[in-house]
Amino acid sequence: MRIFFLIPVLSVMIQVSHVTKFFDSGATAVKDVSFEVKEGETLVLLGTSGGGKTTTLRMINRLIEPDEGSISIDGKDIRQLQPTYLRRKIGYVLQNTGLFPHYTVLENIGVVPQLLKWEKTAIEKRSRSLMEKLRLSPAEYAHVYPHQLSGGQQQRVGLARALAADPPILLMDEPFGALDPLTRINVRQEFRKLDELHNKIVILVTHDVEEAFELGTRIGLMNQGSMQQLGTPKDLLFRPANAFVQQFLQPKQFELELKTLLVEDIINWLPDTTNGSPDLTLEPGNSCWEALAAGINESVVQYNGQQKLVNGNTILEAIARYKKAL
Ligand SMILES: Nc1ncnc2c1ncn2[C@@H]1O[C@H](COP(=O)(O)OP(=O)(O)OP(=O)(O)O)[C@@H](O)[C@H]1O
Repeated sequence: MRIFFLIPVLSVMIQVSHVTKFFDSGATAVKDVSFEVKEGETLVLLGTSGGGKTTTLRMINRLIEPDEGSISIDGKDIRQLQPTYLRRKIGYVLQNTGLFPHYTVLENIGVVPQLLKWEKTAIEKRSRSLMEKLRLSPAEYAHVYPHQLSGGQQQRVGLARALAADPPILLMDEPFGALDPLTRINVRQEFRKLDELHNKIVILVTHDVEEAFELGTRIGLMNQGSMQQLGTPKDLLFRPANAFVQQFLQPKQFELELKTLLVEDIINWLPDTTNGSPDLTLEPGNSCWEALAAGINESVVQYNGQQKLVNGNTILEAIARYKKAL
């Protein structure tokens, strides 16, 4: 008789439980913060300056120790874990990249695999492959030094370095903060498309609201050390937990609603039409923002055999009715 064992598929998880951090200055940087993040999620920590985002992030890789509460990875308290284990598990990207100025690009990317004692040829192969994925030609840039790169290129090297040992967790502190607005948008879009990030846990700190809504599967909004709300972008926009959340988002509320809501979210409130042929560039999975850009005149979108009329007026009316129905 054969006995089959069911081997559970273990997914990576971070649990932050009732964590508090005081500093000597008297500031309570983080007050009783708890959350969980699972494999495949991008949690964005958003908020005002001094809100406790960086301190929270740095407690996860033990650069800062909490005074109260605990943090665990895959059910193991991080205080019990060896530094090499944490290094293998967690990649860290900083705003100013933290690249070593006297190391070439290739050497910078290979730092962690080298600490983990990978074979030299494996390190080089992995580093070159990451450079290609991040659109940095190895032929051109492998042997140059960080100061010979633009800010956007340095940021890509910083990201490649954090990804080199393929850690399941990526912590990012204002990773796009030092870039000019246009480069920032481009690097951010490339970041979203990176297949290397699938199935990882990403925790990203920013005070850029748009960035948070673009990248976060969930957003944790912090103020003065406290988590004001942790939820999906839709939760924060349409079910704000308190007046702070509402006021924080208010200046961008309209734009964020258009970018967060997909055409399929409001499909029931869009009018049917029999006129016109479907706009091939517009899909139900496009955001309302994209639909507005596409449908400045009029577009027809097909959904479950129905044809819906999409233009500025129909979108705005449908959003208003969507919000009423919540
Ligand atoms: N090493 C430290 N020593 C003393 N106080 C600190 C230290 N690090 C942070 N703080 C204080 O803790 C609070 C939270 O800081 P933290 O850097 O976590 O905030 P933040 O939300 O990341 O802010 P920012 O967006 O400005 O980077 C602030 O009041 C800050 O002054």
